[in-house]
Amino acid sequence: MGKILVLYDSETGHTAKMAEYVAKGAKKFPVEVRVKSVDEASKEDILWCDGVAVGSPTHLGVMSWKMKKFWDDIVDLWGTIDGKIGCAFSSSGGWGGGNEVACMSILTMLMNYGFLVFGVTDYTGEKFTLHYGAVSAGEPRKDEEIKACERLGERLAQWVLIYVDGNKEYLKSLKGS
Ligand SMILES: Cc1cc2nc3c(=O)[nH]c(=O)nc-3n(C[C@H](O)[C@H](O)[C@H](O)COP(=O)(O)O)c2cc1C
Repeated sequence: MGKILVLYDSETGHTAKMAEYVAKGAKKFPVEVRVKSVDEASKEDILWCDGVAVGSPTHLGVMSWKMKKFWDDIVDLWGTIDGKIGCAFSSSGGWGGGNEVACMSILTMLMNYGFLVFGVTDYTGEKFTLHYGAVSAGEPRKDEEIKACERLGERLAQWVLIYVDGNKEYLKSLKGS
């Protein structure tokens, strides 16, 4: 069974809330899901997972130092964990505050580790989407914001099922889901 890690940092709880919804989305599929804060996660969690959703508050337009340090500290794994599937989510103080740029900083880092990263083309509300990952200003409250987090988790589970479990059935549910 595919294994999914939702790894997040959160100072005031907003990204933690997003992580809950991402995990909820992933759990709609037959995968195992672990949700861990960066303070409790370890190298073993990274080795364990097939797919990871990495969430961070937007700090000066990029991921938090704690999230970056977590990945810096396990750099001895670099070159040995290629091919895991990765995606990003971020909470900023406001729209336009850089949450997508923060997602890109996470995706850049995951790519450096050799992960297969993805965005999502779906709209979860009018003029609301998650092309570079799920984003929120503060904690997700509106339906489309909550759905975007859930959709990220759903899509991560689907990609893991397709590429890791070899279950092509899930390709059908990717379009227009
Ligand atoms: C050091 C620091 C830098 C921040 N930089 C930004 C920023 O660049 N853009 C922004 O919109 N919000 C910024 N914020 C606000 C947080 O991104 C925002 O409050 C977020 O919702 C916090 O998420 P959390 O509750 O998961 O910690 C910053 C906050 C801190 C503490």
